[in-house]
Amino acid sequence: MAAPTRDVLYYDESQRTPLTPYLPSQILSSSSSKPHVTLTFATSLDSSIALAPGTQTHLSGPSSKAMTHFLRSCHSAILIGVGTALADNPSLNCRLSGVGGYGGSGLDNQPRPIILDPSARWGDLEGRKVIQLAREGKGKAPIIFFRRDVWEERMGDEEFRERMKVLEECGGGYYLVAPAKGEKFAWVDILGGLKEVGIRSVMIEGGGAVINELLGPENFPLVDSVIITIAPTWLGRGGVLVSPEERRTNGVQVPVGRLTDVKWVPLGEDVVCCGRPNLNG
Ligand SMILES: NC(=O)C1=CN([C@@H]2O[C@H](COP(=O)(O)OP(=O)(O)OC[C@H]3O[C@@H](n4cnc5c(N)ncnc54)[C@H](OP(=O)(O)O)[C@@H]3O)[C@@H](O)[C@H]2O)C=CC1
Ligand SMILES: Nc1nc(O)c(N)c(N[C@@H]2O[C@H](COP(=O)(O)O)[C@@H](O)[C@H]2O)n1
Repeated sequence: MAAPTRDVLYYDESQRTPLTPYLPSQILSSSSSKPHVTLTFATSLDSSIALAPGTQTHLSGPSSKAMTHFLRSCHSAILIGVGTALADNPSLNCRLSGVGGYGGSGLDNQPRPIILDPSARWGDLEGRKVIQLAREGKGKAPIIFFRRDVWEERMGDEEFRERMKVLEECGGGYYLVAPAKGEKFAWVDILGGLKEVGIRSVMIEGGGAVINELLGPENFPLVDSVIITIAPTWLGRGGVLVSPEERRTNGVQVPVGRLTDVKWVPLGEDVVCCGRPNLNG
């Protein structure tokens, strides 16, 4: 068993209960075509998740940060877009006391990082925190979702093959998606791919592009739970906004989406909003 390290986080048992209804069930139906999807992020009062594109902004206070790590421990994967991977160089592990690498054994309750990187923009993997942590036994190595045609072309390049070797040597891997030319990956294909690689539940953390896609009418029904940390701050104009495409019914603008079964949980100076997509709203 590894000794606890300085960056270890604690999240009280009593604070876990209110979140339980929104978490993936331990007994997941194997017939489901997709994993349980929790959409979770931290926002300012003006719906901004970062001060500016390409930069990281710490919005969650200590209690809600620990809550996010509790959520990480409850999911088999964490998914982000390559914009977040490039901006934040995130760790994407769970640093909660008792989890594998932080007082627990092996990689128990560590989620698998998933990066959507269709055009292989993430670059050299040496120096990426997720890779370092996987080597140190403090997190799982990532699975990267590439476009099949990009991957096939890039495999002709020595530097890219080296990158794939680094990924595989630390326990990571890749998954290839083949959308129509110029199209993004369809979320049903992303979630189907996750299921194929053995992921039973995924928490989708961001960033802006990913969140706005999932809040759109086509994808919202794929989301099972939404858990949002709201920090008592305004970031101002020019930030990365959570604001999905507008929606019209018979030419009339209508709300894009709404939550149901809503619970507001105060955590330190933040408040956490939990809910499920209201598909009739
Ligand atoms: N406060 C919070 O909780 C969080 C804040 N953030 C912040 O968000 C910002 C990053 O957001 P953003 O720049 O919008 O980037 P994203 O992390 O949303 O990544 C966007 C990129 O991911 C790829 N991608 C997204 N959706 C798809 C899809 N359906 N199919 C294929 N590829 C897809 C695309 O890559 P390509 O362009 O190569 O096609 C796209 O440009 C950062 O500032 C970060 O700090 C991030 C997470 C949480
Ligand atoms: N919950 C939450 N609160 C914030 O204030 C944030 N900025 C984020 N960002 C997300 O967490 C990732 C960083 O995680 P590590 O601490 O490096 O493991 C970042 O990439 C975003 O996905 N989340």
